[in-house]
Amino acid sequence: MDDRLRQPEIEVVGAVIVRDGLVLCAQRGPDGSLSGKWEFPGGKVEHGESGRLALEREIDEELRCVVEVGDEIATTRYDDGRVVVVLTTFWCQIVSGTPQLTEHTALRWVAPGDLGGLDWAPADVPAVELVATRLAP
Ligand SMILES: Nc1nc2c([nH]c(=O)n2[C@H]2C[C@H](O)[C@@H](COP(=O)(O)OP(=O)(O)OP(=O)(O)O)O2)c(=O)[nH]1
Repeated sequence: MDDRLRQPEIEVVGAVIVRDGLVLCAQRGPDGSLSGKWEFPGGKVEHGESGRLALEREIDEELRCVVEVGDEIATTRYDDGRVVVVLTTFWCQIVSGTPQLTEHTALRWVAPGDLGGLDWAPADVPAVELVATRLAP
């Protein structure tokens, strides 16, 4: 396809933080895009940054925690008609700190079987299904 016709892409990383079998889910704040939708904490990868480093930085900024970033879960693409969200998710573990609310409206630890009950950002739906399947007992 002609590059000029292609939708701009944003590269986003999301942390799937698991503790005691529960997954940390974050609800986007009232301002900005996708307000009220649920997402994995994380954010946009900056120019020249690796996905893993971006995730460590975003989690530090957003949740005031240090995470160890493990294996990649998936990279999925979602075209919202304006941009293509390229979302890469990673298994993560908190190594220090307790998640704090800074930008989000709510944080919730959710059982794998209940993940599908949240109103997720559309780009996250394939990753949510994968996580629920992989963590199913
Ligand atoms: N952090 C995060 N962002 C996600 C997910 N799914 C998804 O579509 N996004 C989108 C929302 C945002 O447009 C973008 C992440 O941007 P960000 O968190 O760094 O910054 P932001 O809220 O200021 O973004 P924006 O309002 O300018 O779009 O990716 C997800 O699971 N986690």
